[in-house]
Parts: sequence; C-alpha cells; structure tokens
Amino acid sequence: MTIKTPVLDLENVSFSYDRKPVLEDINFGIEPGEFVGLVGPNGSGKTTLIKIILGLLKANHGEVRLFGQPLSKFKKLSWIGYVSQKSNSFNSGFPATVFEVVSMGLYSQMKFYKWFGKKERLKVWEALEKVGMEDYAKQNIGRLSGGQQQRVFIARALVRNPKLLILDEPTVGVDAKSENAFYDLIESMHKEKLAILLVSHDIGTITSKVDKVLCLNKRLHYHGDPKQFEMNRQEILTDAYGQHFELLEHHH
Ligand SMILES: Nc1ncnc2c1ncn2[C@@H]1O[C@H](COP(=O)(O)OP(=O)(O)OP(=O)(O)O)[C@@H](O)[C@H]1O
Repeated sequence: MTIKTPVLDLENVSFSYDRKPVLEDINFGIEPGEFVGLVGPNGSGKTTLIKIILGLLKANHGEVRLFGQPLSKFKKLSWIGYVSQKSNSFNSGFPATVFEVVSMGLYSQMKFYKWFGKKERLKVWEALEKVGMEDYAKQNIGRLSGGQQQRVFIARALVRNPKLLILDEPTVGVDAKSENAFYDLIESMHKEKLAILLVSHDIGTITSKVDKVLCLNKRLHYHGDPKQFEMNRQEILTDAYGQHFELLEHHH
C-alpha cells in the first residue's frame, strides 16, 4: 500500500495576535481529494487558521506543511486556490468584466515578458464553463448577483488548476437557489478529486456533504467523520459553542 502525502497537515499549531491565544494546539490533515468542512462560532479562529495555511500569518508554535513541505519552503502557490469571505461584494460600478476577473487569477503566475495569449484565454473559458458562467463573460462583474459573483470568484481560483481549494464562508449573503447551485458545483469538483476546505456556519448542510468535519473554537473540539459528529452533535456543539449553540447555528 502506498502512503499518499497529505495535501495539508498541521501539527501542534498555536497562534495569538496579542496575549490572548486564538488557536491552541491544532492538529489535522487533508488527504488528496478529501472534502473537509470547518465549522465554529463567530470569533472562533476560522479565518485566522486559513490565513496561517495561506502563509499570511505565521504560527507562534507548531508546523504547517503543504504537500509534505514546510510552509516556508513551499513555492507552488498555484496549487492553492482561495476564495475569501468578502469576494462577492463588488459594487455595480466596478470596471471589470467577468472574463477579466477570471483572467486575474492567471496574471500572478505569468512571467512579465509573456503575453496573455490563446492558451491563457482557453484556460479562462474552461474555468468559466466549469462554474456555468461562460454566457456572462462580457458582463460587468458588479452587475451580477451575489451568487453569480461567487461563481466567478471560484472560476478565478480554478483557472490556476489548484490541488487544494479553500473557500471561506462562500454562502453568506446568497439566496437559497444559489446556495444549492454552489453545493452542486462543489460536489462536481469533489468528484474530480480536488481537495476542498470549506469554512461555513451552516453545520447542518456541511455534515451531509463532507468527508471530514473540523469543529473549532480556539482548539479543535471535533475532528473526524461527519456521521460520528452527527451522533454526538449536541455534546460537541455544547462543548464548542457553549449552551446557546441553537441560536448561533442560525445566526447567518
Ligand atoms: N488582526 C487582528 N488583531 C487582533 N485580533 C484579531 C485580529 N483578527 C482577528 N482577531 C481576533 O481573533 C479571534 C478569531 O478571529 P477570526 O476572524 O479568526 O474568527 P472567525 O472564526 O473567522 O470569526 P467569524 O466567523 O466571525 O468570521 C477573534 O477574537 C478576533 O477578534
């Protein structure tokens, strides 16, 4: 049996902005093609954890490895696709077309002497097709709905052909129909063996979709199989969210 190198693995990671610890002794891994859901109350450290994985913040203790390499040595940035929490909030005056926004996902990868050519254009069309937004290519991004904008930002992350896609709260502010379409899209990417880390407040939906659940509030209160999570849901959530988690679950 061959042992696959995890896409991501964290070992004893701790972090604080000031004196108060925000993350304590975090350990988990993501295998190739695995779909992992990260849940936790407001202020529990989810975004901080993502920033550490992306190298935007440095852990005070512990180690983060991407594809088996320490974060500081990892150079294949195009292997990681990221869609932030605030992606789908362009105002109607933003002067870029859908095609241009997706193209931006490729620029950072290109050498300065290289033109944006036929090959690059084809990659952009392919990414737009994957998210079902090819008919909107010439439209101004600011004129699209939140759900449509979100698909465009996923296309921008996919255009680099990543091996790990990180999505921070992608369904906040989109309607129920867009939310269903979003999960269908994620499901199809999961089938194509893309590893996915999805941050969400929507515990009920997440546990029915993912291979693994992480429940965070400063430390990991749960880490593993979603069925086990569902069986012990009350206990885990009370532990992580406190007594009033029912209210918090429907916060957004
Ligand atoms: N730049 C910063 N400086 C100091 N403290 C910060 C900073 N950013 C976040 N924090 C604090 O760190 C803690 C974790 O915040 P973080 O944004 O990671 O949580 P979150 O789980 O993503 O929250 P939410 O679900 O509300 O987005 C919070 O107490 C927050 O106030």
